[in-house]
Amino acid sequence: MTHASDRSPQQTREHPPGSRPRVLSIAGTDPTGGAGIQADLKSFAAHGAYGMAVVTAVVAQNTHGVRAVHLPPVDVLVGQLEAVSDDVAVDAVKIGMVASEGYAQEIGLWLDRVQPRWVVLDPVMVATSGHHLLDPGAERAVVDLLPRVDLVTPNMAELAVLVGQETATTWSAVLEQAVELARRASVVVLAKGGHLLGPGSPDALVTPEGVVTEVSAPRVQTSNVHGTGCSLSSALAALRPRCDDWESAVREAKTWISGALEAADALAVGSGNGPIDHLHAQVPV
Ligand SMILES: Nc1ncnc2c1ncn2[C@@H]1O[C@H](COP(=O)(O)OP(=O)(O)O)[C@@H](O)[C@H]1O
Ligand SMILES: Cc1ncc(COP(=O)(O)OP(=O)(O)O)c(N)n1
Repeated sequence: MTHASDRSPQQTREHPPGSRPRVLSIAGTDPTGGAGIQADLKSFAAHGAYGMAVVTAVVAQNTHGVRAVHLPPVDVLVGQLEAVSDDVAVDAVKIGMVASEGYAQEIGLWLDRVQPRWVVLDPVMVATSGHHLLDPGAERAVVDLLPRVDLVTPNMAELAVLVGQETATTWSAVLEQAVELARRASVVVLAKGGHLLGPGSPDALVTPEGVVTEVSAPRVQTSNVHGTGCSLSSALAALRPRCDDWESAVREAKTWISGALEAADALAVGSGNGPIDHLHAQVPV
């Protein structure tokens, strides 16, 4: 563990003009590179940010599902967080798989101390494969983090957990739950309709005052959707320092994720539900 006397002075807080936003992911791992920290770093790079990462959980998973989750001792998490913030001025943070109640508490204390300008929380609870990534105590602790975040990006199942209701089955019911969460937690919510059936893929930005801005795209016909939530929330953390508001960041990120989904089949990674192509806009296959 680092002691106060060992610490070098942190960089000045302001993100110097002409430099890349310094963006930190606090999340679990995916050794196949489709979700978690590995996806976050690709997403940061695709949006021109300087990416950093603190590991919450070492996850044995692939395109078929999660096999095992290993949680390092909580002081290992705190040590990583402090090593970054004692040195680097963090412009934006993306929080993914929080993994335990103790981790959520430490992440909350760290956010209070460091006060990053923008914090995006992807309240990862259940993988698309159906595997529960958090125990019930950790799910409650994620709710306690909400007052410290600027934007929360739940999928339909996660939104239902956060408002304590059943998972919505229609887009209008999703919007009602998002309005309720935004009001109750006083946070901006990006509700995602990726798991709806139908020709569209609607998302909606909802403010605590109840203003709803829908951002939709056509549904891409692919089963390679592993890591879409991780990649979208990281794109938002990377884009926000360069955008005027969340709406413009969401519009840009939504166009990007649609392109990444359209290019996903050509990646041919794994024999299950494969990853999206984070680099579709940069490097042709
Ligand atoms: N088949 C698809 N076509 C177009 N957009 C999609 C598709 N699946 C997911 N998305 C988009 O990907 C983003 C992540 O959403 P979602 O898959 O619901 O999150 P999560 O990965 O957290 O479950 C959202 O913008 C959603 O609308
Ligand atoms: C380590 C880790 N974090 C998050 C997820 C879930 O990622 P998500 O983007 O919601 O994509 P799916 O797995 O649901 O397709 C994960 N699998 N691993």
